[in-house]
Amino acid sequence: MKHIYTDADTLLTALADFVVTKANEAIQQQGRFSFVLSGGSSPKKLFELLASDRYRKQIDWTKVFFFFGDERYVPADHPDSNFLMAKKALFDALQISPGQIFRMKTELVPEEAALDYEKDLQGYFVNSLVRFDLVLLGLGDDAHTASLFPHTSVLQEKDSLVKALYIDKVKMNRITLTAPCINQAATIAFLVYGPSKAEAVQHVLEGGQNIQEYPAQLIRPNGGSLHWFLDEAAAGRIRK
Ligand SMILES: O=C(O)[C@H](O)[C@@H](O)[C@H](O)[C@H](O)COP(=O)(O)O
Repeated sequence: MKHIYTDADTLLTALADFVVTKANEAIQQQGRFSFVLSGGSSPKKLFELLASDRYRKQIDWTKVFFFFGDERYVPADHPDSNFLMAKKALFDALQISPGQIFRMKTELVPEEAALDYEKDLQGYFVNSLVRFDLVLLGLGDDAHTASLFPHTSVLQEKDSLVKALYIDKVKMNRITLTAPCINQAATIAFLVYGPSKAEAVQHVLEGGQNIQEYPAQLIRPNGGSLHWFLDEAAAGRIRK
């Protein structure tokens, strides 16, 4: 389902309302809400909005558990860290307790960090299906999502939930949820805005199937729902 808005601010408000709805549904039904955060720059304003006076009282944040779709293999206090961005924009403002945050531990060697995270997921879901309530994803202008980059081995992954790999394009190791893990989610929401993303959005949503070139095409929920939250600039090349 596509949700298209005139500008980024309207889009972010609509997505914040969507997060509130999903969080309160999950908390009412199961007493907690598992929320996977995307990285990069796009979600920062969303996190700040959720932590604002307008939204902070709309969710019982003590019942929200935070995960990451991917992480750059840098220390947790490095400016490129997705965890650090979320900590500054969301966790600190809402005084989220550390026990509610599942960080990808980049102090471990990459492969161990991936295995450690997979254990964390299986512990949270008590060894049943790892089925996040909401996964937030971004989209690169090369149509990658999380750290599922074009022409990388992780695109073929069928079994693992989390993988570590060196991404030549960005010259760094990344830890990422795999497509099978993401696709088990109850709800998946892409947040994409700005004209630089328009071509990638068109390829992913309307181009021929080419997962190696456009990895975000891998994201197809198994029984859950898929939502694209776009501004008109990012949606500029697709049929409305
Ligand atoms: O760690 C990351 O960089 C993200 O997880 C990545 O998948 C991001 O969502 C896209 O690259 C879009 O990034 P921007 O929002 O910065 O354009």
